[in-house]
Amino acid sequence: MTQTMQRKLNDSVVARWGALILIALMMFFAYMFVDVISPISSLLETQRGWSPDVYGTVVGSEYFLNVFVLFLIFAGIILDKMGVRFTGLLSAGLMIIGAGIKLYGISDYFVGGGFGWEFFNSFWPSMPGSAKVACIGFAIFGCGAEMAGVTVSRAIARWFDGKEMALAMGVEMAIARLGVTAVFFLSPRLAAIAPESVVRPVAVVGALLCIGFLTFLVFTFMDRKLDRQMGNIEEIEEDKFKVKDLGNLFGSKTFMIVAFLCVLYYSAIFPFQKFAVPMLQNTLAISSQEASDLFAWFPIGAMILTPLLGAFLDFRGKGATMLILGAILMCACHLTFALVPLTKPIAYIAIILLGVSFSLVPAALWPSVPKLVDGRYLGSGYSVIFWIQNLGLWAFPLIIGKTLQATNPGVSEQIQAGVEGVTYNYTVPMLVFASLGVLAFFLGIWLKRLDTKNHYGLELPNVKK
Ligand SMILES: C[C@H](N)C(=O)N[C@@H](CCCCN)C(=O)O
Repeated sequence: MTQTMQRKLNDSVVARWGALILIALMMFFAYMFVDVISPISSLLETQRGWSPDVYGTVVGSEYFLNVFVLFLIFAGIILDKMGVRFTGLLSAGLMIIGAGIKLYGISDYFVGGGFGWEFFNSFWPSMPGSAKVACIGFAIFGCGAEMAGVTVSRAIARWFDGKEMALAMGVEMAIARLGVTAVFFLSPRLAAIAPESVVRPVAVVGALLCIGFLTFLVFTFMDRKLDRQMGNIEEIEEDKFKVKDLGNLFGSKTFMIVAFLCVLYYSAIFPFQKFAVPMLQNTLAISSQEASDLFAWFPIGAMILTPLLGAFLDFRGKGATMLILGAILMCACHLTFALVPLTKPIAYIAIILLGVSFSLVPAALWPSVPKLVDGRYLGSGYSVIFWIQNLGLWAFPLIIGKTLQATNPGVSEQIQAGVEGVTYNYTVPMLVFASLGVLAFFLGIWLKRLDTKNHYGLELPNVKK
């Protein structure tokens, strides 16, 4: 390897943080779209006939192609072979196409008997045609969103190698959380403008995805320049990804523990995010807007703390310990929702503490991956973790939707028939989420033990002095 003293673009603080903001903006809009219907699920039940079971199927569909068509695995291979610029633009394009199809599915034109309505209502009668088309759109969107997540992590790992990498990943996630906060605030308000409609929020946030495409396009010019500079000092041939590297990933015990910890933890977070507003609405007997505003504190907490904890990891380390603490907190919060008679102050405290947990785990987990995986196939490393994680993100909305319906017989039928004052009881679904925290905690302990024994450096700082 030929070493030169050439100063690269990512050696400039302004350039590397500028690049980070550009790619994070794409994720900001992506995360807005991911949760655009979460605060309006009750309205979808009355306007489109989506029971909790149907709603769970739609929100889980985001991950269907990633998991069952192995799209995420291909995404990692595409990323390692084609690079971040091509893969990022492809992801942004897929997100826009998927969002357009989802919008069509719930549109008044389609449900009023538009093109395809008859066909999509001719099979699987328990699933409305609008939900089926929304599933197709959301599954395509999900391919783009998850591929973008992997691409962004890969890009940050390269731009911030040996620098403030965990802080940068923390800032990127904080910007994504800001997107979630914004959509929990915006979506119910957009829907409430007369005439009340579930279509408006999806249309507005879908259009915002185009801005994300443009910001990533600008980033590609910067990345091309960095690539040219790095080409001078790196052995390109050495960097080629080989399919057998996937075997190394699946064969690594530590890597698989991280992947399983990830699926257990995130399955109790993102699927919960889809059910949190109706859970708070039903349990506290408040409006969906009030519940949505309360829940918005969850991503706000995570947004403030994730970069700070990222910086802590950069300079102090303690990654494995942070994962364990995050799992304990998550479990305690879900048990509170399940078992403690809920009042607004208790709900606020639990939501904020859940936000703290959601800072500890992501801030520690993602920057730890480059410590376990060779940079040559880091893209595939992130993809495999995302793939395993997506299995949980697909399954748990379904499991929770079905559990909710099964433990509340007849409630959905009464709500759709317009009966007033009927509510769901969320105890069992919340216990399911809490149990995932217990398992994640034990995996965290195991990971820390292995780290002590094998010296992976998970407890060590990232910044090299
Ligand atoms: C849902 C997605 N697969 C995911 O895991 N997102 C993480 C962040 C991933 C790494 C950042 N580019 C999250 O905490 O949002």
